[in-house]
Amino acid sequence: MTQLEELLSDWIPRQRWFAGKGKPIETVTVRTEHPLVSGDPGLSVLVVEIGQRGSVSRYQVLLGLRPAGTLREELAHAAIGVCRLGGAPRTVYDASHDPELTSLLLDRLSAADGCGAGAHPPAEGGGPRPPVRFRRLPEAAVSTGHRSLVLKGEQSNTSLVYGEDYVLKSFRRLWPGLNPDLELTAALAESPYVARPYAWIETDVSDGERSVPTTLAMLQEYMRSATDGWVLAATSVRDLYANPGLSPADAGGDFAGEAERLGAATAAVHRALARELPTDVLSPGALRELAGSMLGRLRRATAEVPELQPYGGVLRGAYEALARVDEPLPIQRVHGDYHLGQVVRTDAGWVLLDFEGEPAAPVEERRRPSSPLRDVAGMLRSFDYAARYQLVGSSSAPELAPTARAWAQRNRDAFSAGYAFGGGVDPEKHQTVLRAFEYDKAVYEVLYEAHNRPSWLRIPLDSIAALAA
Ligand SMILES: Nc1ncnc2c1ncn2[C@@H]1O[C@H](COP(=O)(O)OP(=O)(O)O)[C@@H](O)[C@H]1O
Ligand SMILES: O=P(O)(O)O[C@H]1O[C@H](CO)[C@@H](O[C@H]2O[C@H](CO)[C@@H](O)[C@H](O)[C@H]2O)[C@H](O)[C@H]1O
Repeated sequence: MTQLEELLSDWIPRQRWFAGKGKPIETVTVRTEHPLVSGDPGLSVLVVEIGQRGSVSRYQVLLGLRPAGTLREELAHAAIGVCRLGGAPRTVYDASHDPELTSLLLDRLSAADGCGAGAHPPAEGGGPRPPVRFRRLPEAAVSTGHRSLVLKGEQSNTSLVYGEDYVLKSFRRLWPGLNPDLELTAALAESPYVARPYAWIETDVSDGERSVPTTLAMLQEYMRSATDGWVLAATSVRDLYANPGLSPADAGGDFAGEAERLGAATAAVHRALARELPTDVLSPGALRELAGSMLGRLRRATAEVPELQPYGGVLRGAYEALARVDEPLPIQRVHGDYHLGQVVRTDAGWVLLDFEGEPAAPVEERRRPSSPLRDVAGMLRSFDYAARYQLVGSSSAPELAPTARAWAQRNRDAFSAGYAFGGGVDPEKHQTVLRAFEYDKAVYEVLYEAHNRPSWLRIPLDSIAALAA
C-alpha cells in the first residue's frame, strides 16, 4: 500500500457514506487519480477500490492537497492525514469542505458544452477524451460565483449547496455507467415534482471488460424554501405525542393532508416515468423469480441479524403468496428507495429527490424496471418509521404505542388514497404484492440499520413483528 492508501484505509471506513461497514477491509487501492488543479492548493479526483471478503467496491474521493501544516482551522475536520506526494509532505483532505476548490467545479460545469444525459460527444479537436469530463444539459444555464457548503445530515453521498441556487451531489459509491439519479432526473426534467437537473461530471471506470463513462456528480436546482418530508412528519408525530389523548386527526399538526398530496405527486411522477422510459409486464414466472430474490435477501439478512429468525415463517408466507399471483404485473422505472427523507415540501407542493435506488444494490439491479407499488411500499414503511423512531429508548414507549399505530395508519391510508386519486393503481386492491414489497423493504432496513445505525435496528424489527402479529 502507498502512504496515501494507508491513510485512506483508516479514513474511509469512518465516513458515513462508506457502505461496507461491518466487514473487515482487506485491500485499499487508488485505482485512478486525476488532477483537476495542480499546485497549492491541489485538487484530484480519486477512484478508490476497497476489497472486502473477496469482492471489490469503488468510492469517489475528492482529494484536496495543501503543504503540510497549512490546512486552515475550519478545514481540520476534513483532514485525512499527511503524506509525501511527489516530494514535500502535504496534508490531504476531503476537498468537498473547501469552497476555494469546489468553486472550480461550478466554473467548469458552467463552461461545459450542452448535451443529453448519457450522451458522449467526441472530444474537441478529435483527441482522446479528458479523463474527467464536465457536461451540461442543453438549455441549462449555470451561473458561477456561489460559495459552497456541505449539506448536513444522514447521507449515502455528499451534497454541496452553492449559494441558494444549486446542489452538487457527489456520488460516493461508484458503479460503472450512467447513475440512475441523473438518468431519471433528466427524464423528468420538465416535471414540477422534480428539482431541475442542470449538469454532471463523469469519468471512465472499468466494468471488468471495458472502460465505461461513469457519473461522478450531478448538479441540480436547490429547493431553497423546502422542508424535508421526514422533518415535517416528525413534527406532526411530536405534536401528537405531546397530546396522546387526542386522535391524530384532532392533534394540531395533522399530516394526513400532506400525505395525501404526496401520494398524488408520487403517482404523477410514476406516470411521467412510464411515459418517458420503457415499461413492461412481469409474467407469473418472473413474479416467482422476484419472490425468490426477496427470499434470498431474507436469508442473507437472517444470517447477519438472527433476531429476524422468529418471523421467517410469516415473511416466507408473504413471498410465497406473491409467487402465486397469477396476473401479469406492470413494471416501469421507479424511484427504488422511496421514503420521507427523499421528498421535500416547497411552497408549490412536493418535490421528489434522489432517484439512485437502494445505495448498496448493484446498478444493473437498480436500473431494472419494477412495480410502482415498490415505491408505495417504501413510503408506507416510512410512515411507520416516523411514528416509531421517537419511541426508541423512551420509557413512554408502551403507552404511546397505540398512538404511534394510529398516526401511521392514518397517514398510510391518506397516502394510498392520494396515490390512487392521482392516477396510480389503487394500493388497496393489490394487497398481496404490496405486502411482499413492504416486508422486503423492512428486511432491507434491518440490514441497513444493523450496518449504519444499530440503535435504530428495533424500528424495522418491531414493524416486522407487528406485521407478523
Ligand atoms: N435539490 C435539493 N433541494 C433541497 N434539498 C435537497 C436537495 N437535494 C437534497 N436535498 C436535501 O438533502 C438530503 C439528502 O439528499 P439525497 O439526494 O437524498 O442524498 P443521499 O443520496 O446521499 O441520501 C435530502 O433529504 C434533502 O433534505
Ligand atoms: O436516503 P438514502 O438513499 O441514503 O437511503 C438510505 O438511508 C435512509 C436513512 O437515511 C434509509 O431510510 C430508512 O430510515 C428513514 C429514516 O431515517 C425512513 O424514513 C425510511 O423509511 C427507512 O427506510 C434508507 O432505507 C437507506 O436506503
